[in-house]
Amino acid sequence: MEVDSDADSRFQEGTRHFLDWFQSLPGATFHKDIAIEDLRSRNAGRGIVAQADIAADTVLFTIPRSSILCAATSPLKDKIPNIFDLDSEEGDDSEDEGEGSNQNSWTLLILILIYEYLQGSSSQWKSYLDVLPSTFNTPMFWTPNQLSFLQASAITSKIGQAEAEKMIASKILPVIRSHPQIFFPSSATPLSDDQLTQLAHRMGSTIMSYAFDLEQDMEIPEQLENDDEWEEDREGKTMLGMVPMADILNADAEFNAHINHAEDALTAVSLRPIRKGGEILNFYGPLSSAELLRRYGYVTEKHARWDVVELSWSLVSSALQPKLQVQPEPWEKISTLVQHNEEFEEAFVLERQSPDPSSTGLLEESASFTSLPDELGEQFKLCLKVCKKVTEGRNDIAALALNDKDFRKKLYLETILEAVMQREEEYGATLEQDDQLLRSGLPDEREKMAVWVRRGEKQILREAQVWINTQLEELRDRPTEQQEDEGRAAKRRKL
Ligand SMILES: C[S@@+](CC[C@H](N)C(=O)[O-])C[C@H]1O[C@@H](n2cnc3c(N)ncnc32)[C@H](O)[C@@H]1O
Repeated sequence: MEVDSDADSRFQEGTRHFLDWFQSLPGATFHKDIAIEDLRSRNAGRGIVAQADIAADTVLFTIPRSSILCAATSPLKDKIPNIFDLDSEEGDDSEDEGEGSNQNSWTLLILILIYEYLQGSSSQWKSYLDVLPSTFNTPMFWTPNQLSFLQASAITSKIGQAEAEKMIASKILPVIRSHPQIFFPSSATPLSDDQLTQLAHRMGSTIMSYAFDLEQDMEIPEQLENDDEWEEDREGKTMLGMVPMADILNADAEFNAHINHAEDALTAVSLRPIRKGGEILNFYGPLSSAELLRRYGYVTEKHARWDVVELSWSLVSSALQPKLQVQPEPWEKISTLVQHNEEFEEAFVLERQSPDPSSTGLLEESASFTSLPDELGEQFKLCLKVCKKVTEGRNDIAALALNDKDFRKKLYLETILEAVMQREEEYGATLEQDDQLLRSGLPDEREKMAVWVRRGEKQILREAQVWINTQLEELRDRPTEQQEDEGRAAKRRKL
């Protein structure tokens, strides 16, 4: 108990120091009617809550650009200037020694954060660093048992643990090891490679869930205003940065505040009236539950409208083969030829049509499943063509499908329906079982989030099945091409 209350008072003290530090920054403002609150009871860490009714378009707080921790403000720039010369594309983690530093904006910010962290109380950002997290709920930190709760969700292949280890070993450790006197002040004990790797993981995860893309708002010279190349160049220069206070805002799919990027400062502004006691919420983008979990380590009900599920081509192909009545050997050849097509896709994303939130942060239109991906239809048609070719035109079903639009559509819908049902089987638990689990209340928060993610994916599969069945019914009720021709002929005879 005593330990808990100690941790509690450290938490509150951290908040107080951070707010004092923030308010002392030249140019910073913090509205009198908002406060940083402890929202740990609902697993939301710190958040900002209105203490009185707030009108729309109110500036909630102002963050001077000079207080943002990024490549432009880091003292490391004077100490190791060459690492600031970014040579890679965003997200490129190749190890090629290019002309630049071999860093990208992501790895550079990790180095910047590690440097500040190791400076301890001499860091200008100490009070801010103290309120950043040291543990995370993102799947990167889950146990194998917790991960198993995600079942067949495609998120399991996107966690990126191995890639992160490789990036840290090739881009982070070498820089720190070559400049020990810069990273480790004389008062500090140097860290082992293992400890540094842990620290880099921590900073990488912090960036993933806290950093902002900083629009640079550079003046565009008039003569270049309509020049696409200049635009691209400018986009390439987006800088990642840690923005104190803006990152204390939690977020949801319905939100009431927005961060505006101006030349000297960033401002948080209310998008609509906020009632006393209401949490001030930002928006992280139209992310699926799986993506929200992967990047931020939480899920919300409202984000489920953007849930997606991946359908592999191999499931579609397995459902199609018996329908086309092709033997395994020629089918192997057909599959290889399809895969050699330069636009071949291994998997397709099934999703709802889900309109964005309104300009005031409200979800005004519902989301619904209205179509299969066009690329899936294209690849299906290509497969029929290849089948016809490989079987030298002797495959009557493929030939008929290629010539008769309705027949092809029916074959397509029936094949995808089967593949979608197979996809659902891959999860190992049904949607109803997931609902039951969620209702009964899982004790482990991570397991609960995993069930929420996989349940959302199954829900899309169910909606896809309903939509496909409706399409098939419409097709059955519609006159065939032949009936339409006969109808037209009869009309002509009548005339
Ligand atoms: C930018 S921070 C927001 C501030 C954070 N709550 C804190 O205490 O530092 C993003 C993190 O906050 C948490 N978070 C944000 N929005 C949330 C929400 N609606 N519900 C629960 N947690 C949320 C997640 O852990 C996420 O990774």
